[in-house]
Amino acid sequence: MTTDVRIAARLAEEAGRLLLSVRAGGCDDSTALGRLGDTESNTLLTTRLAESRPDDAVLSEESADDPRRLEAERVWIVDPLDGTCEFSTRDRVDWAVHVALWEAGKGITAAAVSLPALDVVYSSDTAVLADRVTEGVRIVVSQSRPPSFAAGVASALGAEVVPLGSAGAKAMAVLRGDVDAYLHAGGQWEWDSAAPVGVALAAGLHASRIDGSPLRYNESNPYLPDLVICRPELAERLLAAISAENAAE
Ligand SMILES: Nc1ncnc2c1ncn2[C@@H]1O[C@H](COP(=O)(O)O)[C@@H](OP(=O)(O)O)[C@H]1O
Ligand SMILES: [Mg+2]
Repeated sequence: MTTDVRIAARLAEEAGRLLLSVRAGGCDDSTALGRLGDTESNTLLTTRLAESRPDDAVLSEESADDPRRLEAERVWIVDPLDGTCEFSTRDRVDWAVHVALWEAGKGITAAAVSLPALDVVYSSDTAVLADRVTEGVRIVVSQSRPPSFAAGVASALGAEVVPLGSAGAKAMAVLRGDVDAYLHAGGQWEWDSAAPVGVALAAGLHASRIDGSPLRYNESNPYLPDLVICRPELAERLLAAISAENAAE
C-alpha cells in the first residue's frame, strides 16, 4: 500500500469514527446534526492533511475553494460527510467519508471511502470486485434525486431500480456485488465521486460520465453532474440504454 493510500484510508476511518461519536451525542434537530457532522469531519480532515501533506492542495465540499489548487501537482479531494441527510436520520447506514488524491497528468491515484456505520473502509489498493450475489440486473440510484431516465433504462435492461443514499455507499454497493450499477445525473460535485470512482476503477469496475466519456477531476468548476459506475461486462449495454433514453426524452 502506498503512503498516500494509507493516509487516505486512515483519515477516512478517523473521520468516520468522529462522525459516529457526533451522531451518538444526539441532537433533535437533524439539520443541525448534519451541519455539525460536516464541520467536525471537515476540520479533522483538513487539519490532518495540513500536518501530513503540507505542500498539497485540498478541495473539500466544506471549505472555500482555493484557486491555488489549479496550479498544484497534488490535490486531495474530500467529502467529509457524503449522505448528510441519511447521517441525520436515525438507524440509516448509507453515509460515507470520501478521501481521494488527484495528481496532475495522472488523475485519481489514491482513494478511500469509509462507511462508518458499517465499520468498513474501502481503499484503492485493497478493494476487490466481489462476485454478483443476486439474480437479474440491479441499478442503484439516489433516493431523493434519481435520474429522470432511470426507469426507462431499467426497463430496457429488465433491471430493478434500488434507491439508496450517498454516492460512496452506492458505489461500494456495486463493488460488493449487492447491485450491478450506480447511475446518477442531474447534479453532483467532484467531491461526491472522486474517492468512490478512485476505488471503483482500481477494483476493475467501469466508471465514466453517462455519455461514456472520462470523469475529470480538479477542473476549475468542480461541478460534475453525472456518472455511471458498473460491472465492466454491463458497461456497453448500460451506456447504450442511457443514450437511447436520452435521445427519446
Ligand atoms: N442534483 C444534485 N445536485 C447537486 N448535488 C447532488 C445532486 N444529487 C445528489 N447530489 C449530491 O450527491 C451526494 C449523493 O446524493 P444522493 O444520496 O442523493 O445519491 C450528496 O452529497 P452530500 O451528502 O455530500 O451533500 C448530494 O448532495
Ligand atoms: Mg457528497
